[in-house]
Amino acid sequence: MEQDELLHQLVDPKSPINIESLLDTITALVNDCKIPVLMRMKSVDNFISRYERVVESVAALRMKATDFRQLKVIGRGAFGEVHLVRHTRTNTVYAMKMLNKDDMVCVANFLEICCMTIKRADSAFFWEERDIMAHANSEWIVRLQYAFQDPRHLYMVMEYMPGGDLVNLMTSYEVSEKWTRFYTAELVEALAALHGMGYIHRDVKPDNMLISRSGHIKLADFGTCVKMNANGVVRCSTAVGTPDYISPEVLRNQGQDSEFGKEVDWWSVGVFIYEMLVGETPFYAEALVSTYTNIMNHQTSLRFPDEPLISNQAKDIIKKFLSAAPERLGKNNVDEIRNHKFFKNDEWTFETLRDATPPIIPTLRSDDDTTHFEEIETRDRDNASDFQLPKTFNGNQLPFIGFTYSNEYSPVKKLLHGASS
Ligand SMILES: CN(C)[C@H]1CCc2nc(NC(=O)c3cccc([C@H]4CCCN4C(=O)Nc4cccc(C#N)c4)c3)sc2C1
Repeated sequence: MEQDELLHQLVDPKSPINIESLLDTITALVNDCKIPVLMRMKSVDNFISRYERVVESVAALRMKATDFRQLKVIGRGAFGEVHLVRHTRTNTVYAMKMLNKDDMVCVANFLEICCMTIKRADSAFFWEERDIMAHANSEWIVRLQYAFQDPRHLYMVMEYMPGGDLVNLMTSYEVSEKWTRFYTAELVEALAALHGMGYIHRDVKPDNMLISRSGHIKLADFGTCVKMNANGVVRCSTAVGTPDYISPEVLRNQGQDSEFGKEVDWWSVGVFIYEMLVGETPFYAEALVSTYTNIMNHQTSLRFPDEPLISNQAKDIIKKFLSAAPERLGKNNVDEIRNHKFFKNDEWTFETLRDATPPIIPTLRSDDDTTHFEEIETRDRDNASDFQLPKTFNGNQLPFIGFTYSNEYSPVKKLLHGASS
């Protein structure tokens, strides 16, 4: 019996000793020990001479960056880029996010040197993103097809969202209340799904809402997500999120340990509705510090311009989202949002939303059409030169063990599954 139990743990994607994690482990150990100064030790030298070739042959059999043809850079963030790629074996197009391991390790080391305790959430943001996209199984959340790594990068192979993000849509069209009602309803359902998984997003903004080929939207970019504790709150000091969308309670407690819940995401929905209807964010100011001041004094700083005309129900829901946390709309449950009169219309309900016809259905010439993405200049940042071997064992590869994931049965799992069934 124990033997069967062990086999199940080896093939279960959620088990810490699943096959992918074990292969990550031996690979990480060899890469972290393959340093001249360490190999002067007999035990290290023997270990490397026994396992170096094994790890090379395993790497040749596992998923790697060269299995994908790079087509175009479609996004860039602090620690990496997103490329449109085509999987050569299946000819399928994906969005592949590449994160630089050096950036993550040096941020972690830097924070440690400053004696700032590194909470898991700060230095391992990529785990939340990977886990959410891998296990969400929700039509509101971009799906992770594969995750893999090499000594320098983490790779997340995700479904391609050819409609681009809602920032691009807002700059290309005059958005009506009808459209705003539809996209806000979809955002509410996406956040309800994410909160239902126990996560708070903390950086809800139009850049993170992507349009699929059907025209419906999905949440993407979960780097700022954090898991709620048993009472649905998060204790976290680093204020994350983009200034314009950040809630007062996260702003107020910046630095000290503060507690806040999922209602911080509902605040950002209020900012989103305002921006779609007015064309700019409600607390925008030239200087960042003035934006913060406007957010802290939102009771008085929130203003509606005479143009464009905004309906009373739109003003009402915006005010109810842009209010102090204890009385914010959505604080008690999502239904108090769904029942707001702003969403009243004769075309869809929250139950039939997924079957409704979206305002814009992307016109695509091909499966790799990127017309809905801004041009991004390629940055040849990754030349081999700036990659120097560490001087001693830093365990630089250890934080990434277990990141590798496949959404389908890999041959290894199929083999083991056959044996254990
Ligand atoms: C606290 N600190 C240490 C951490 C806080 C959280 C965090 N997040 C980072 N994130 C990044 O470094 C990063 C890299 C590439 C793209 C993107 C997004 C921003 C631009 C587009 N994008 C994205 O994810 N696009 C995306 C995603 C899914 C599908 C499709 C498509 N089609 C496109 C983000 S670095 C970092 C540091």
